[in-house]
Amino acid sequence: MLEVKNISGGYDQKLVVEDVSFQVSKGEMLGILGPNGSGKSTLLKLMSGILTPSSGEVLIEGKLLKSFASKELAKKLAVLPQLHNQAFSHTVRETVALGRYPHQSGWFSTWSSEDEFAIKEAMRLTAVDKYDKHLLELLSGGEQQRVFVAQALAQQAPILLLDEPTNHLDIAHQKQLLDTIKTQAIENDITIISIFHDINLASLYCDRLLLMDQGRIKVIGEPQEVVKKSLVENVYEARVSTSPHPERPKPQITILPDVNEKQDNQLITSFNFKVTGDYVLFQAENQLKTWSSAVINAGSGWYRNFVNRRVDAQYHCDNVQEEMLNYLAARGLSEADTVGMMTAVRTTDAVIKEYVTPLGSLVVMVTAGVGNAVDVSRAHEVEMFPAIGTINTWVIINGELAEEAFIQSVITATEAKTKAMAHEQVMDPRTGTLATGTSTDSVLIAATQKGTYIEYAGPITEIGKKIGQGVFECTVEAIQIYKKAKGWV
Ligand SMILES: Nc1ncnc2c1ncn2[C@@H]1O[C@H](COP(=O)(O)OP(=O)(O)OP(=O)(O)O)[C@@H](O)[C@H]1O
Repeated sequence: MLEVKNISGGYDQKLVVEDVSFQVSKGEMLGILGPNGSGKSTLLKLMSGILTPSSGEVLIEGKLLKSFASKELAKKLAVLPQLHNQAFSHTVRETVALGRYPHQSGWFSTWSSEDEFAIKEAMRLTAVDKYDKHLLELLSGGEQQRVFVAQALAQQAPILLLDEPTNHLDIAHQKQLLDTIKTQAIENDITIISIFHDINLASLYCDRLLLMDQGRIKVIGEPQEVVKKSLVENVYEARVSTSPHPERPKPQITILPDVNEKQDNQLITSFNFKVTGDYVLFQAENQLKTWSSAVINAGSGWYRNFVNRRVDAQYHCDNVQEEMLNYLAARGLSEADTVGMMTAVRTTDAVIKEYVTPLGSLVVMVTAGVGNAVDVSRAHEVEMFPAIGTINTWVIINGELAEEAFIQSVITATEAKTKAMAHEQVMDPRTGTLATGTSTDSVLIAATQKGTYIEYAGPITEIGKKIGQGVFECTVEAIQIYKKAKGWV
């Protein structure tokens, strides 16, 4: 559909774009990324014919760009330039109508119902129809941007070249505009080539990305091939980390600042815990990076309060989340800062111990009720009813854990818990076999993310050894306390 072959070009004698080649298919959305001054806008100008290349060529549907008459080219290619401050004296509708220029013919152009429809539709899609009689210069930067996108859409060209279309737009309008543009690609087979400064938006919406570096292509490929930590850090010279988008297979980046917030040398100890008949409460001065399967704020996040709340054995509630949030709020614990879980075990029976490793210390907290013990390998054979009895395990580490270390901490803690069950000969009453846990166990791993960097947390590592020892010892002790309280021993 559109082919760029070994194109080079720039201004005066200076080459700004050098030897760039790529193809874009019909209906494809290609994002152009790159640092300031890397040649993105110049490349777009070379592709639209605004600049003449010093070598190489651009082909549209196999035909050389330079062989198109200007009106014919405008029927093939609509361009949204970077927005500049300039004096406008048109209304919104008149500005959008300029997009119909290539469809007018002869000395006395006639305005057709097709023109009328194209303008109306473009204004509707970009949500500027309500401003149709307003003067352009009286609109905000973001509103003006949407008017120019409407003008490009009204042109009804099969190829759209966009230079930062989301510039000046708030997030709702960024989403609305990119949804609209993407819909044009999917439903009307429009080919879209767009410059982006926002790597995350480009990754989310584009089929492929082209990363420019000093006038050349550094890489071109699907978002997961381009939005890589090493590539982005190398080209943009900024520290970033990448993470998956929650709904789409499109990697996202986060900037990693080099400036520290303030001095923060908090050391987590058992003094951070407060135990009452109502709850086990852990509180830290600063937020810890946390992974958990709690009722409130499960998954990963940064929190400074952890609550293991005691509930009655008959506790039942239709909306557990809401009830738990009310409980926390009544105790001055904000949802934004707190991980909350529940147990029917006496919270005063919680076992809390500190462990020291050469890499940094950790604190383990366990509450264990095993009236609902289950052999996980046989659970599929038996009928299970909701029952009370849960083991809640917290491991709080002074150190900086890598993502894999968080996951390995969960594995290590779970293995240690299962070993403790075996040690205490806790049986699954339905199968008569050794239980591995209960049906509603919860785990929380948290780390200060300061101090020693801890890449792994399996039992081959110092930290893994202490998690194994700590969770085993605390769980054994908690089970023994539980058995005594129940009069089993
Ligand atoms: N009209 C011009 N005349 C001379 N040099 C120019 C002109 N426009 C751009 N340049 C130079 O060309 C280089 C690349 O500019 P270009 O606008 O293509 O980069 P870009 O990647 O789009 O940058 P940005 O992200 O800042 O918009 C820059 O060094 C710039 O100074």
